[in-house]
Amino acid sequence: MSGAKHLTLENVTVSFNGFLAVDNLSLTVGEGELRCLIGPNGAGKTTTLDLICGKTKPRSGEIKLGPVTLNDLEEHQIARKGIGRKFQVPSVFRQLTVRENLSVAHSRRPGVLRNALQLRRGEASEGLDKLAELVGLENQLETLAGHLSHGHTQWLEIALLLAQDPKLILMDEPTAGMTAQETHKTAQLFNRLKGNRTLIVVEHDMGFVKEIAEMISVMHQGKLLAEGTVEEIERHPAVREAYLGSGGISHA
Ligand SMILES: Nc1ncnc2c1ncn2[C@@H]1O[C@H](COP(=O)(O)OP(=O)(O)OP(=O)(O)O)[C@@H](O)[C@H]1O
Repeated sequence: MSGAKHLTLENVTVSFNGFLAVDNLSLTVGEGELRCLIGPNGAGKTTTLDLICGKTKPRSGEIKLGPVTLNDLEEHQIARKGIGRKFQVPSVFRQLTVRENLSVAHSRRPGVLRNALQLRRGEASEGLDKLAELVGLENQLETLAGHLSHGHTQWLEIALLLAQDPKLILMDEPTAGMTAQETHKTAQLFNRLKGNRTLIVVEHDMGFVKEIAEMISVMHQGKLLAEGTVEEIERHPAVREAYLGSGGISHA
């Protein structure tokens, strides 16, 4: 379960040409927590991730990682503070093998020079093997990334992020385009990651959310509409109303 406050958004507002995409949003995520962020189309979920990683700057309010205020930091500075983001478009090197991709990502992690002095080659490679096993790609280490299926490419992408050892990971619709079986395996992976990292996952697939969620935050029209467990969210009257017209929360 969650520990100390890790990420805090306090009264954060963003407007695009006068339109409030995020409207006075306050959100707290504990260390080691896996938080699902759901909401109907246009609710402001992706913009919220953009705010946390510094891609978009708030008009007002404060965003903090632990005690550190992120508002005035550039995107690369925020990344260096330990916030990693997985985008929907894969950024793997298609012409390299899975092992080579992992090795490149590993060499980019902060403090790598120090690590290189402490770790012998064999130990680093053992780390890569463990990472591949964690995401279920242990039998594909020598496969070219360009030859992987969509689902496997997404898992490699997650592994590349993990190789950089972020404290907080942001994922936007990680199961988009996956088969039901791949989605289920991704849920198992996320359940393994719980507790070791803080994760914020934006998802529309409620089946997936139910498999991984501890606490869910629901956004609607830029605001935080509700927070609670799966059961609490599903029977919440305001949430049910927000999803009317989009076929209900199960079709989010
Ligand atoms: N750069 C931008 N300029 C203008 N409007 C924007 C911009 N980015 C987002 N918006 C608008 O802000 C609102 C919130 O968008 P956002 O992408 O954060 O929603 P979302 O909850 O992630 O939606 P979806 O589930 O459809 O991806 C939308 O109405 C969107 O059109």
